[in-house]
Amino acid sequence: MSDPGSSPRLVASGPARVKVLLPLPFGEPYDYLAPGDRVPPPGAVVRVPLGPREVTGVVWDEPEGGDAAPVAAAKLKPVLEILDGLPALDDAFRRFLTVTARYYIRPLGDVLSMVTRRLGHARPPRPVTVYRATGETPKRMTPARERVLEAASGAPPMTAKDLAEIAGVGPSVVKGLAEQGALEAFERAADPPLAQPDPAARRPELNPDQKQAADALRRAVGQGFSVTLLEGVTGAGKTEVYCEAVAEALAAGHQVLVLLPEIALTQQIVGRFAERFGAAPVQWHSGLSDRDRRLAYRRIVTGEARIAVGARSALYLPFPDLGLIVVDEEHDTSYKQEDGLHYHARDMAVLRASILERPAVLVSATPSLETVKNVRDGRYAHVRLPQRYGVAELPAITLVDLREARPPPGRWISPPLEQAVRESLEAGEQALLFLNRRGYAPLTLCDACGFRLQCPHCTAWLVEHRYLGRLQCHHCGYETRKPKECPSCGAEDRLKACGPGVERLAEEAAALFPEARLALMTSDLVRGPEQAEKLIEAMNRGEVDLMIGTQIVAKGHNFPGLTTVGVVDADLGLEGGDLRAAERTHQLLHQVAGRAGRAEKPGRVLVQTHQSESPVLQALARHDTDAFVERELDSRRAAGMPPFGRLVALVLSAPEHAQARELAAMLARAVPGAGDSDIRVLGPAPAPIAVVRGRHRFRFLVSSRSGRALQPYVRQWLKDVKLPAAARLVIDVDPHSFL
Ligand SMILES: Nc1ncnc2c1ncn2[C@@H]1O[C@H](COP(=O)(O)OP(=O)(O)OP(=O)(O)O)[C@@H](O)[C@H]1O
Ligand SMILES: [Zn+2]
Repeated sequence: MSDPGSSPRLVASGPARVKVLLPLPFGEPYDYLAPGDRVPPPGAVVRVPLGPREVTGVVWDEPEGGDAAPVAAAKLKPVLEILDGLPALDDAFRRFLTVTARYYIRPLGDVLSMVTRRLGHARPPRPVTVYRATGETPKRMTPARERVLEAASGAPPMTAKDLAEIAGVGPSVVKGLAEQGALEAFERAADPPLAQPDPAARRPELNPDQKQAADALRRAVGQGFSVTLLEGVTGAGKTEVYCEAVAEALAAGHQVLVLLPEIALTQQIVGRFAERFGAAPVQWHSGLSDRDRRLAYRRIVTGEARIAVGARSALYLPFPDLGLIVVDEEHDTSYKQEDGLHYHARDMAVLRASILERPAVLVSATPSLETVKNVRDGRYAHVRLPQRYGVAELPAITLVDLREARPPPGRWISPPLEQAVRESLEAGEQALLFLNRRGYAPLTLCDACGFRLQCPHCTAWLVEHRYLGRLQCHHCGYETRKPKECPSCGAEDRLKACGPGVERLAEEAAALFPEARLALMTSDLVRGPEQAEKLIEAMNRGEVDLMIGTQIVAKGHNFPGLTTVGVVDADLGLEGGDLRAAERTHQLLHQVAGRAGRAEKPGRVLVQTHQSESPVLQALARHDTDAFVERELDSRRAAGMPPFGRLVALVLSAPEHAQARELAAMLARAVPGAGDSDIRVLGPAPAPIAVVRGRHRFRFLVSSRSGRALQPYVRQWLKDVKLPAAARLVIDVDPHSFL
């Protein structure tokens, strides 16, 4: 910036120019003229004209390298309004959005739109009028008036409606008393005040390992940017330990964000935080009502919320003073967003912390290989909790080879698993059967003609959900009733369920253990965190003997009475065969197994498989996470795959197959010569799920063995590519899905 005295811009008369970034797929801010005499600073939220429309945008910084050819001032339109009531986006937050856009190869305006669509939540609701008793008596007293005054005296101020309801009168009685001076009306903010957490409310006694870990995390708070991996076996007390870092950041007056992978987990964590800090944290997730979401938003952006617990999208909220970010279960795949902006919340949490110059803590029993590599490369600090807290021991894990211990035909519980569940039920303990497959059966086919029920819009089978009475596509959400006749040959009552889903497993378990009280926990049956919490509490109170569930029961829950865990099909995750199949399977099974034996009674885990020799399962059975990690790192290194190499996936789709194929070929012709052998482009190939929502899909995979950043290469490739409006190109940097 030049000295204002010599700045020709200020000498020139007329309004100043401002750059405004719009929440539209543009990469750069546009020029506008400042309104009247005020020049809104970068970060201010403004309304501007765009063609015939009005758009809310954000005043942005000068693009790096300056403007190539400034638009003539005469052509510029003025900013319509500066929206002072909405939260401004500070320098660090704007930088965070800028780097996010660059990393994920997305127009900056697209990234901004994730933020601007919520900005309106910041407007407080209209204040409400409330009444309190003044002590005066009205000129004329009636029984109704007496009742109202009785209700109002000694009580906190109330609305006319509430007062009238308590007193059992009409609201006009309240108004009449106010006119006579017996009640006093005043305005109160509609948002109820928020109870504040106390960092010292209930400090637990930490054991020596925990204390050491907590000290390390506490020290990191207040020392600028750092990333620490808190690794510890399931039940080691990782939550208790990272709460110490949370307390430290709170005591220093900062806000804290704790990211969780699954809303089913939030209620449990909210309860634990409420106990630890004497006040519940503010929650942010998709299960909130519109009203609660707006309230949470205001509390976060004003800084009133000191602790926020949230799903990945909480990361893109404009916290005014974030002092610490914790990513719990950092390995969890649900941190990767798979639509819109394909970002990874763990990676972006680290980015946000680095821009803020504040610490991040990543927490896991089975850290992702990306994080393990960062620890080994010395970029992240590492703190370990090697043992379960208290007397609890890690459960014994047995592999049940289904080639020997076969379940009866059409059944999925093998004799040894049946025996184990029976024993634990007879001992008055709880058991859990885990099958990571929603619905009744993954496939329905006609046993007269072999016809398979398929989604009309996707390359996918329809999954029967018997409780909902529906067949569902798990890719697009298409639903239909199960037909009575085969749509192909017309045969009646010949459509048969093939393979197990949890609902079918529950049917089998109910037949085997008729006395047991069963509960089924899956994301489609459990709607919202409150329902999940009800089930979890029922389990904790011992009202459930046998829990059956998908991965939502696997994570983080603490069921003290649970001693036996059965993994019904450990091979499921290994089938996918993508880059992370083994890693995901190991993490998930480790998590499920970790639910068993968390209190005094020892736990045991039976893992059913057709591949008992698989190294993943062998390592799991020995609780040897390190051995698994070593092996897996070696094979990734040898293959030049992440976390050593890098990948970017591109998915091109169009409504017509021929068009999609042609456009993919056109894209292939635009692939720049790499000039070296490190960067490779595979494809185009029809995607494994070739059609989704009626769109035909072709995939490219760009890779670099060396780990060099691929973004410049992809940007170069796509620079001059023009696609018709019907086509869509999704860029997925660091892809997790290869379907
Ligand atoms: N120092 C402590 N004092 C009292 N209770 C503790 C302490 N440490 C851990 N616990 C208890 O032990 C149980 C397991 O702790 P916690 O849930 O924090 O473990 P975790 O490592 O986060 O487990 P997971 O990885 O399975 O989620 C909890 O009930 C917790 O309250
Ligand atoms: Zn579908």
